[in-house]
Amino acid sequence: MHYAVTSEQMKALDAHTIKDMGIPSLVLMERAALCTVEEIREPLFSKERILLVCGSGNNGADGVAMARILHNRGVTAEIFLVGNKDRWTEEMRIQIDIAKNYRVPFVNNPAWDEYTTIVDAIFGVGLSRKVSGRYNDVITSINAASARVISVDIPSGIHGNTGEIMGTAVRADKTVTFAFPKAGLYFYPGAEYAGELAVADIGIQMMETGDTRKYYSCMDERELGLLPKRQPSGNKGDFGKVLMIAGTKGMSGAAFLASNACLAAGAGMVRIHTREENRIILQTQLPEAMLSVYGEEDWNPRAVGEAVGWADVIAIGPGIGKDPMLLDMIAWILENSRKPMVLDADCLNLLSTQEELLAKRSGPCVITPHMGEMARLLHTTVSALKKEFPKNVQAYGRSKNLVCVCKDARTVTCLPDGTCYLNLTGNEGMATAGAGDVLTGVIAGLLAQGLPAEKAAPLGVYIHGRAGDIAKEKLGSYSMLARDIIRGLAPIMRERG
Ligand SMILES: NC(=O)C1=CN([C@@H]2O[C@H](COP(=O)(O)OP(=O)(O)OC[C@H]3O[C@@H](n4cnc5c(N)ncnc54)[C@H](O)[C@@H]3O)[C@@H](O)[C@H]2O)[C@@H](O)CC1
Ligand SMILES: Nc1ncnc2c1ncn2[C@@H]1O[C@H](COP(=O)(O)OP(=O)(O)O)[C@@H](O)[C@H]1O
Ligand SMILES: [K+]
Repeated sequence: MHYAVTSEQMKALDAHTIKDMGIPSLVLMERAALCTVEEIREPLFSKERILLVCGSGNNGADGVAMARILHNRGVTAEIFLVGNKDRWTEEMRIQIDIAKNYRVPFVNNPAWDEYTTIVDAIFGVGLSRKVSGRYNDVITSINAASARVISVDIPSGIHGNTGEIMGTAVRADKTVTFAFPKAGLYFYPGAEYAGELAVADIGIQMMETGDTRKYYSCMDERELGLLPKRQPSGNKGDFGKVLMIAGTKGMSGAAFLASNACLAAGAGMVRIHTREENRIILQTQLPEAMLSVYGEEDWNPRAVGEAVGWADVIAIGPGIGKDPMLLDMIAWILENSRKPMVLDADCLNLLSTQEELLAKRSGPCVITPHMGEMARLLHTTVSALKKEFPKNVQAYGRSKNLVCVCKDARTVTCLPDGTCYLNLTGNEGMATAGAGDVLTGVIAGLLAQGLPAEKAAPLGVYIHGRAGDIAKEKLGSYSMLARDIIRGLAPIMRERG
């Protein structure tokens, strides 16, 4: 696991290191400059002729320090100052004086195409408004130049918290970020603009007394260790029984994918509760699953009660449809069962019309809305959701005391205590019908094996994305299907040993 931070959090960590720990700002800057210079190397970058484009803040000061280090190593490195002299920070003033002492060359009108590498040191985490005027022109010239581009800390013009383009932004081949990845380097489009990402340790640590819950938590392969070890003596009952309420008429595929994924994620048993029209299809497609059905007229409380009683975990939603009678069934289950639940898709759309029902449950609960479903739950639009993202998702998870997995190209998982996981696995090939059903199955499968909702949800998202990455490697992002994501689960989960 590692943490990603916002610009404000990074500034607080910088200030803490300088003021409380006593490492002078210029020492941090020298380390930042040295680390970034080391990243300018073949095969991506040539040191034949380098232009350092520097703003007036400390990001610009990093660039000036880099120019001096490169110049002193015999590299042709020229400084182009874009910032206003009146706005120079104290560090910038000092770096300019030092650079002048070493006779580092300055240029006023760079011939953009004569450089092999351009260092983008215009704005870092201090970007505070939309880029315009002269800055806009300079960024356009950088993007049009034939040189390779390396960005210092973050591509100039990318918002450090959201990854959005603030008017214009530098498209980098590589970004060297200091101490911790900024969230804007992980969210799109920032992630794309950053190019290859390197994180440089410049001597800034997380505050020892600080509460890490305020940072984004990012899982990596080490978290596969959270998967419960499969006991050699175990029987299928030990690995959990999942009731999968899924699939209306004509939507058996969602029930199939979610149930198949659930078994492939290690659940001991799955029982699909579905519309009677799906009986033969599902029993043929997935003989490993048990099956019970309901008809058009009404749901049967006795049959559902029996199935709920049998299960250790209940998943509701994939392909279930929006028939209002289902809302009664869902309400009954929420009120009468304390078992861990995963609620997805149309189950969430139905609940968005009667939200008080969510408050009636008392057991652990994971919801897995995509951005559209999340917006519906919040009674807002997707664009309004994005503006306050992920604060609004965190607030929802807290207020409803549930784990909220908000699915997107970068899925976030917010826990009731406010912890926010940002997932870095997965790819554009997963934008294919049924990929979300697979995720529901994976999370239910992990819950069934005894993982608490707070771990099963972020780990399920991480594993699902890695499985998608395997599918893309094999089949490419155009042709991979949701079922290929299920096939990708085995190699990932096998890593746990
Ligand atoms: N000691 C420290 O604090 C360290 C800072 N470091 C560097 O310092 C950077 C942060 O420095 P600063 O806080 O000085 O901020 P920046 O250098 O990122 O930018 C702030 C400057 O740009 C101006 N500005 C912001 N948005 C603008 C816009 N849209 N149009 C025109 N001007 C705009 C601000 O008025 C200010 O002058 C980091 O990203 C990192 O590169 C590193 O050297 C590590 C140590
Ligand atoms: N560009 C992408 N990068 C990474 N993951 C993606 C991308 N597009 C979609 N996904 C993932 O694929 C899944 C799609 O789920 P969903 O939108 O519910 O689709 P469906 O309803 O068709 O199953 C989510 O887990 C989402 O995070
Ligand atoms: K920059």
